[in-house]
Amino acid sequence: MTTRTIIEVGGAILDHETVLTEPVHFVVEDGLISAVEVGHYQSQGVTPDTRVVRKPNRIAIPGLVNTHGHAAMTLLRGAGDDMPLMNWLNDRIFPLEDKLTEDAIYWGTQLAVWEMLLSGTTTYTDMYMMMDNAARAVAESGMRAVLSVGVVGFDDLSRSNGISRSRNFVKNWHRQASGRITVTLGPHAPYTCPPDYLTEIAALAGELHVPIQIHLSETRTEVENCLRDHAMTPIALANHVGLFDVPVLASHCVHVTDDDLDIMAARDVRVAHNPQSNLKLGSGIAPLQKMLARQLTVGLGTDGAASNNNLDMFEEMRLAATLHKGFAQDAEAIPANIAFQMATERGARACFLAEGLGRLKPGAECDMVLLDAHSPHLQPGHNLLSDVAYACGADDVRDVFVAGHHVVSDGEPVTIDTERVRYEVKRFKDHITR
Ligand SMILES: CSC[C@H]1O[C@@H](n2cnc3c(O)ncnc32)[C@H](O)[C@@H]1O
Ligand SMILES: [Zn+2]
Repeated sequence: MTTRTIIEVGGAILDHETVLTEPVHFVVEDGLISAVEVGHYQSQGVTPDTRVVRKPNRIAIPGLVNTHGHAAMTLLRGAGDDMPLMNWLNDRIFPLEDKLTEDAIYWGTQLAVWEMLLSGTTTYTDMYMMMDNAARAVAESGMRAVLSVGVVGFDDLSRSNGISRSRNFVKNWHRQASGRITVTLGPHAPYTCPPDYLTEIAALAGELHVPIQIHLSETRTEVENCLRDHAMTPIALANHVGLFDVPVLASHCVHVTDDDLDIMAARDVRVAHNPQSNLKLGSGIAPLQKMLARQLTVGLGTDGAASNNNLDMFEEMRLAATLHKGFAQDAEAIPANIAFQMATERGARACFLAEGLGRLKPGAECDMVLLDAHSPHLQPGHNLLSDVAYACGADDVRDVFVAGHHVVSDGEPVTIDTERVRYEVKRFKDHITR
C-alpha cells in the first residue's frame, strides 16, 4: 500500500533558482515527492491513510549533502588541534585510531548522525574503518549515506585486507537500508596507496560498478612528495594509474595546477570542497572559481569532526560563499545561490547519487529540512535564499525528513537515543585518554 504524507509549510526553496515565499504543500508518496503545490492543502476527501503535517511557521529547503567526512572521528573532536595535516595524522590521530573498537565506530557514527541531522544534513559521505558498524548506525538512524571502507596499502597484508573488506562491504551494504546506503571504494590517498594498488582498486570499482572516493592534493607537501617520488602531481598520477577510468569523488584538491584541473574536467572527476578543514589544518584554499569555470561538479564537505571541528554544513555553505570573495577580492565570486546549490544538488551529483536528490521537485526523494520561519535570521525577509546561505545556521533547523520519514521533529531527533550516545562516547573518550 502506498504511504502518503502531505507536508504543508509557509514557504520553500525548491532549488537554487525556485524560491516560494507563500504557503506551499508537498505530496509525498512512498518517500518520493509526487507533487508540489502552491497554497494550503485542502483536506476534504483525505483518505484515512494520508498523514497531514501542517507546519505553517516553517520554511522548507532540500536536505544538505555533506560530500566528505569521517563520521566516527566525532570521537576525536578536540583531541588534536592547531597542527598541520601530516603531524596531526601521524602524531595524534593514527595512534588514537589504533584504539578504536567496533563499538566505538558505532557510537561515534551515531554521534555524527545526531549532529548532522540536527544541523540539516540528510546525506553524508564517509571513509573510515570497521564500516559495518557505521552502516548499522546509518540504517537505524534513517539517514542517507555514501560509505566506504578506507584502505591503505603499506604492505601485502593491508592491501589484501583492504580489497577483501571493500568487496564484502559492497556485497553486504550497497543499496541497503531501503536504498539509503550507497557504497563506494575508499583508497585513502596516493601517499598511503602505492600506484599499482590504486590500479587494483580502480579495477575492483569497475568490476563492482561502484565509484571511488579518495583524498587528493590536500597539502603542498603531498604534491611536492608526489613530484619527488613519481615525477607527477597526485592528480596526474591518479589519471596515469587508471583511477579516473571509473567515477571518482576527489576530496580537497587544494594544490592543483591548471593542467590538473584540465585532467579533472576531461575525466569528469567530482570534487568535495572542505573549506573549514583546509583552513584549520593550514592546508590552503582550493581554487573553487577555477573549478567551476571548468564546469567541474563540486560539492561541500566538513571532513571529520577532528579537523573542523563540527559537522555543520550551514557553516561550509557560508564559508564557501565568503572565503572565495575575500581570496579573489571579488564580491561577485561564489554567489549565495551557487553556494546553496553546492550544499544541495551539486553535492548529490558530486557523490553520484540519483538525479533529483538535493532538490524539492516532483520525482525527487523527500529529503527535506524545515527551518523556523520566526527565527531572527529569516527577518525581515528581503531574500530568502540569501538568508539561508548567509544568515541561517544549525539552530534554525526544526524538522528533518529523509525519504519522507520524519527523523527530527520540532528540534528533537526521533531515531537517536541521545542520552545513550552521550554516555557511550564519554566512556570511549575516558578509555583512550587513560
Ligand atoms: C583509512 S580511513 C580514513 C583515514 O583518513 C584520515 N583522515 C581524516 N581527515 C583526513 C584528511 O583531511 N586528510 C587525510 N586523511 C584524513 C582518518 O584519520 C583515517 O585514518
Ligand atoms: Zn578526509
